[in-house]
Amino acid sequence: MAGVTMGLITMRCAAQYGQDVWLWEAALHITSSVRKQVYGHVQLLGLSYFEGAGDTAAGDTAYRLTAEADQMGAMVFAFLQRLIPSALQLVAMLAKMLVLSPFLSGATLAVAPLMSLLIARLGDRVRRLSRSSQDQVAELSAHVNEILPAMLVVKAHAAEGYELARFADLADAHRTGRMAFQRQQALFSPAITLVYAATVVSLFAAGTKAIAHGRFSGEKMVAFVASLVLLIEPIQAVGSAYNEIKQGQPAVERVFEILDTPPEASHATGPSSESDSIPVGDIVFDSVSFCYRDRPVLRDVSFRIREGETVALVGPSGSGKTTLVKLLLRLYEPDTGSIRIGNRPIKDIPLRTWRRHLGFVPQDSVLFSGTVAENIAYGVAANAIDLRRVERAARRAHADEFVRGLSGGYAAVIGERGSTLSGGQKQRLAVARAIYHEPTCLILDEATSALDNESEVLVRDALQTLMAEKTVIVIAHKLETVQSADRILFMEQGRIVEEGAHLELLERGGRYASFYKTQQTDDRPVESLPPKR
Ligand SMILES: Nc1ncnc2c1ncn2[C@@H]1O[C@H](COP(=O)(O)OP(=O)(O)OP(=O)(O)O)[C@@H](O)[C@H]1O
Repeated sequence: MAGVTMGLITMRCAAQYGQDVWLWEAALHITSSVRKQVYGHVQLLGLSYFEGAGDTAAGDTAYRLTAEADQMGAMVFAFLQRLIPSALQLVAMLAKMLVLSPFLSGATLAVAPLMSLLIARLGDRVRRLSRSSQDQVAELSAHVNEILPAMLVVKAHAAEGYELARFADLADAHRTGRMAFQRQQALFSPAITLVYAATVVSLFAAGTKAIAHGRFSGEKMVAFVASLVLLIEPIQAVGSAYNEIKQGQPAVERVFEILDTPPEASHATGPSSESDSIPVGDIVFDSVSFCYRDRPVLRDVSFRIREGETVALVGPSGSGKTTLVKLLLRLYEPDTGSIRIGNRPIKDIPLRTWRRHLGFVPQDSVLFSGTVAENIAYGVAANAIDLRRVERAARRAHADEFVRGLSGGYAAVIGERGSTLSGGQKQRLAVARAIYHEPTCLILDEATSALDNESEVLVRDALQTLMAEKTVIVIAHKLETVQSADRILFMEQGRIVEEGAHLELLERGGRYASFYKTQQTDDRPVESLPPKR
């Protein structure tokens, strides 16, 4: 008997181990595939999602994809490992009790609706409170994600205390919310036990009465009560697994909310073919207007940029230059009017194909942690990087020399966001990255930040060479760039108010001329100068 008992226990333990491993594998598989699917969807979302405020902040999305996706896995595990077996056990025990005494079983089952109502009510409140607590953690995560990368500014303003106070407010709000949730959850088990105990005590009373009147045997009563006592474990387990699922439900909702956000219009029809013909020809804006929410930013903008031309967008800050470029990159769609490439509406060119033919250098040169080569050949898998092409792009961007000076050269690892490089070096790498894929059109948002003279000359030289080869659209903040452009589009309050070459516009003596004159008596970049009133 001892041997058989040990054998059975060993089998049970082995089965338990196998079950847990298998179920975790299933739960983690589900988590991982949902996580990948949701991240894939995040990649297709429009820029407005990322530029939106509040719950779409990067930190919040990161929290949904990490901690909350994990919580979803734990919930799946609780469902498979505890809820299903306990529910089955409950059904089996009830069947056994029905066989022993239909009458007493009926009396026991009479409390089932009350128990179900209790569990449902408590579960609902747990879900609601868990959701608000989850929102608060996400807010905390978004806040930390915003502040930590900006520690330079925090420290430079000696704002550590201020930041601590802001964080403490959020942390306290979360503690209060979480406490309300935990209080509700703590109620779960005692409430179920209380209803259950009341049932057992009433049955005892009814059972002893039935025995006294000879309607029921003592042995049967003992067997029935024993079954009843055995019910407590599965009831508790069903209750707590249900509770855990309700607790995890908001995490699932929050993760799936991302999937409910519609992707960029042009991605909605599915991925584009890589082999689509290279778009060539003039870039034409025809009466394009655009609003950010209700705020008009571009008004009836029309122009043509000929193939190979270098056009400078100049104008006061906030006049809509970057927005115009965002429309060309199709990060936003015009509200009215149309954009054509050659004679083809831009909407007819698959988004991926179109963007592959553009090289974009943003004002803040964003680099990623990884090697220099990976940054230049961004978007290409590490094992598919063409090093000769990387070097050629770096040479044209005047970055080759400093890269060779780094320990490791092109294999040198640069810190997160390129924190180990100078501003000028980052900019030259950003230019190299923009030209790695040999774009047909280069779009530059010229940096206004004061690069040291040497870096500025190098960056400008690099750009001059490229301007001679490609269609270049540059948001120009510096006079040198403005003068070397074939044509200038001068913008004010979302409109192109003047258009022409530098000298031509000076002769005309209009808006641009006064803008330029103020610049000559002042060293500030063009864009920061006020327009003539
Ligand atoms: N994502 C956005 N959501 C709402 N409004 C925005 C957004 N981006 C820009 N704006 C607003 O649109 C207007 C035009 O901004 P834009 O960045 O195009 O100007 P800009 O001419 O490039 O300015 P700068 O030279 O200072 O970069 C500004 O008033 C700005 O506040």
